[in-house]
Amino acid sequence: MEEIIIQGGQQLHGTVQIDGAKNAILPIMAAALLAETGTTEIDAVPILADVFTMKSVLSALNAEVTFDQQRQQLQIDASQHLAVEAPFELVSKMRASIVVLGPLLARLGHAKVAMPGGCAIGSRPIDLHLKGLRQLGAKITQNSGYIEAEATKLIGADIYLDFPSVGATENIMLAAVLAEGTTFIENAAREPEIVDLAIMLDKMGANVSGAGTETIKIVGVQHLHGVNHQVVQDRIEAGTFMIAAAITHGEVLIKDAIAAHNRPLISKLVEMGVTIVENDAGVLVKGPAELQAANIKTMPHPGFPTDLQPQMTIAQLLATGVSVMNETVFENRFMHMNELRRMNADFEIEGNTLFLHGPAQLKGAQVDATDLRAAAALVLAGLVADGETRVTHLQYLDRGYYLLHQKLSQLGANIRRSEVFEDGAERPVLTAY
Ligand SMILES: CC(=O)N[C@H]1[C@@H](OP(=O)(O)OP(=O)(O)OC[C@H]2O[C@@H](n3ccc(=O)[nH]c3=O)[C@H](O)[C@@H]2O)O[C@H](CO)[C@@H](O)[C@@H]1O
Ligand SMILES: C=C(OP(=O)(O)O)C(=O)O
Repeated sequence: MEEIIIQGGQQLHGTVQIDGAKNAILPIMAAALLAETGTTEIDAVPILADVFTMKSVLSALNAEVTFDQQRQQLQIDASQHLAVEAPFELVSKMRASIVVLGPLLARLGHAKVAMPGGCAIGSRPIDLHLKGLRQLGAKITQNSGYIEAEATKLIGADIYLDFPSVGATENIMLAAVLAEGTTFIENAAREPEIVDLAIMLDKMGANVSGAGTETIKIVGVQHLHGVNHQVVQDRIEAGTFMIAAAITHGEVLIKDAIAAHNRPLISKLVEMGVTIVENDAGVLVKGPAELQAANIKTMPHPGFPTDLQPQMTIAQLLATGVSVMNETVFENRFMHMNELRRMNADFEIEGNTLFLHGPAQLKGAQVDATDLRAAAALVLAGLVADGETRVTHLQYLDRGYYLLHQKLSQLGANIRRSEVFEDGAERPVLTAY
């Protein structure tokens, strides 16, 4: 079994380089299916399990995909005849594969995609994706675990989302770019990854405006072509390192970090006593001698991101006083807390609200990751705990962080990733793939 093993207590110092965003590359790979001519070349591709899963989904759909890991570059040629069906074995591995529904429907007039299951952090229905595609004229049926969408022609529509769902906004954008006429998505998601997708689509020949605001306008075009695109930096990975610097009393430059993408996190860290310097090189984070308690509520962007909630609870646990964390986006995203209790954390959960009593003196323990950001939170806890922490179930971590342990080690953490055998012997793991 692979484990990340940490001896807590080291301050982090230095500069860290952040990879391209997982939540941007996945819809961008789906967008490449829309290019009837040319090859799509994507740079700054993060080397993540989810990228390999999406690569398999695109290959199953007959696109030609090559991934040069050395150069972190993907080449996708979708000019040939595509298949309509994204199989269950792949879709069930990763919810985000549902975003191939929109482009397949737009390109082929027919798509069959396995229904993504619920997952640990919440039930995650896709009703808003389907409602939007229906409004564009698709006939949608659900049979034997598959969603089938058909349309002889998609027609632009005014679509209001009950909630600014990231995936629904993306799926609708990816279908509406080839629809006849104009589509407005109101109460659209405003995340930076939506903006990155719109930039990519416009380069492909689409006409998308308003991404990053609550109304996105899409004027349909007849044809899209392959382009070159560089994926935006991962604000969640950047934020994870900002928290790591803050809790270890460290001083870390998050190279080229886009402060505007992490405004809600930066503002909370400042409230907790962290010094933040924004300059041309990126964002410099200096942890204080003592963190102060702060109350946080997760919200769709530009609110505090749910994907930084588990990591931020570590800073709250270490802060002096009682901090509150209110999770409003997913209904089951406090699973890391049970593991933290074994590390001496003091807290209560009431519904979707967490009360954290600090400052905690965390103690090293063996802890199991339950999902991607829980894994990151447990690694952060290990950095500040007394003694040794061992984090297992690293397949979750590999969905969203490439070589987190190596980056932390370069900043001075005492951390390693090893395959640990039954007799306790260890073999170092240098790369995840
Ligand atoms: C690959 C990717 O980009 N993943 C991100 C994306 O997920 P994802 O796109 O799945 O997240 P959504 O914004 O769609 O979901 C947010 C909330 O809306 C609900 N909902 C969503 C769609 C729908 O049709 N009906 C519905 O009720 C969900 O159950 C959830 O409670 O945004 C989330 C919220 O910022 C992030 O945590 C994920 O990291
Ligand atoms: C919840 C997340 O991702 P996904 O939507 O891919 O499960 C995440 O990145 O924290």
